[in-house]
Amino acid sequence: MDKAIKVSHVTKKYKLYSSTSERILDLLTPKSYGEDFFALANVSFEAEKGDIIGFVGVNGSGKSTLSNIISGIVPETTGEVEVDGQAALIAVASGLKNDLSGRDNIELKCLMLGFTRKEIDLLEPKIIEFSELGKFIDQPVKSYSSGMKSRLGFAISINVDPDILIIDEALSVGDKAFAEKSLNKMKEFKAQGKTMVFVSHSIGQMKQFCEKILWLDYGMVKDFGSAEDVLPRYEKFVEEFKKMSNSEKKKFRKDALEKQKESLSSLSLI
Ligand SMILES: Nc1ncnc2c1ncn2[C@@H]1O[C@H](COP(=O)(O)OP(=O)(O)OP(=O)(O)O)[C@@H](O)[C@H]1O
Repeated sequence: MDKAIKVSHVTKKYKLYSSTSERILDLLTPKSYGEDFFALANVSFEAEKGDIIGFVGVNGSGKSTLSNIISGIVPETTGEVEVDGQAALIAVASGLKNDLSGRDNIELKCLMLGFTRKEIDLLEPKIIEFSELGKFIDQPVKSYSSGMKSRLGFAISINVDPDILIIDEALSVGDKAFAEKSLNKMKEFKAQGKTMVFVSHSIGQMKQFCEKILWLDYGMVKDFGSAEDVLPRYEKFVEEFKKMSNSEKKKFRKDALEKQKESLSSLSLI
């Protein structure tokens, strides 16, 4: 494939239930219960090899859902996702098994990625050193703070040398020194011409890193283009959004959901 990532008309539908009994009835009876909710609605974009793309959007706009789909952690409901090579996701809650120790998580992840025992023996010390977890590496992950989980996730993902690196808010929970070290590692990654997707609420980090920006709004693509063009528009929107009264926000939401409906019906999904 000539592109690094190709996302075509991707939709992710969740069901929202008002109670546990509604959820159980939906599972056990032929009648459908609950309300359909589209976290992503007809999302399309392409990343060239070597692109550094930032995903922006207010809370709940679908950034993590899209990152998880691209990483293969969550399946899309409809549409198509093509990824050229191995994508690794770094997110605070991504893929770590809570009952296993940090060391066992490293081994499991490497085995799942197809590394041999010999390769794992070489990689493991590097990952442990990068994580700075010291003796905690042999403690179960459920005893880790979110910063420690993020450090372990970061250390694994960056050291297994993936073709595409997806970083979802992982830099926001660690301490400053670790964030700096991670940013430097990402710069190395960038210098090698690899593809990166970066999700962050920090516009400063986006400016520092990303060449292109995908702006999501209510699960739809609001804008996609150069960071130079899109970030100022997004920044302006965030300022305006913050100033909106509750009724203005309600109207904004209603209009967005109306647009979502149009887009979904154009795909004959509703
Ligand atoms: N498993 C799930 N079941 C139901 N709804 C979900 C599920 N996962 C995510 N959602 C919903 O999908 C929408 C998009 O969530 P997502 O986490 O992708 O947004 P986000 O842009 O990453 O938000 P944030 O900036 O707050 O991290 C949200 O409304 C969220 O509540």
